[in-house]
Amino acid sequence: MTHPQNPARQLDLLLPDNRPDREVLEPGALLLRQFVASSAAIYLQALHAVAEQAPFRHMHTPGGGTMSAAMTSCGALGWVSSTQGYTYTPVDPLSQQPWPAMPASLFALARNAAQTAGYPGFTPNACLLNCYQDGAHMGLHQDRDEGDMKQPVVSLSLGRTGIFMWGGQNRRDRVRTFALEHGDVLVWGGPARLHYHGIKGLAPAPHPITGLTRYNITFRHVVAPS
Ligand SMILES: O=C(O)CCC(=O)C(=O)O
Ligand SMILES: [Fe+2]
Repeated sequence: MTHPQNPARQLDLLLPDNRPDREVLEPGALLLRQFVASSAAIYLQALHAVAEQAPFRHMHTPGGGTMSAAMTSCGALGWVSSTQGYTYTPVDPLSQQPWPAMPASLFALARNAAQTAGYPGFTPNACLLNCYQDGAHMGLHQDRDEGDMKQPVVSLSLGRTGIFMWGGQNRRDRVRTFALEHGDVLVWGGPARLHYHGIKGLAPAPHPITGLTRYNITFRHVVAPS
């Protein structure tokens, strides 16, 4: 089955669009193409509401650099990178206030996507919002700061297309790249939970709604560090 025609996508690729709606990357990892398609505006609105309270910022890294993607969070716990390392905190270090609550629309979407991918009962309490502009990327990494690997990671892409890298259990394993487009949701858990992944960069074409910006909203269940 093909998904609904998306003019931006057609222009992007200049190819007939015959990629599957659902693609198993490997056991535990499922790409749900155009999963939110028509409701994407709701999630963009939720994202902007969060960013009004907790603005996107470029965080420092333990290695002394700065992340090229700007980030913020909502939910009980937010992911924070600093020269001290990576951690989840209940308080936004910028404002010293709790992170904004996770909008119900986002929680429901994440739970629904997880269930669709075979992970019923997903209870995300940490939602990381990534904002990519020209030149931004995210190096190959594992999501392993959550303290509990039993629940999956759910990741929604909005706006400009990102070039996603999907590797294996080990950093040196073969890496595949593919496009993550507006409305796509990627879910990985179980045997794929600790697989390496990242964002190589952005596709050249602007998106009709977000222009040259790509957003990504990533949901996780975190067991707070004691
Ligand atoms: O932007 C993406 O699609 C990936 C984000 C990611 O891997 C992360 O936030 O840990
Ligand atoms: Fe990640």
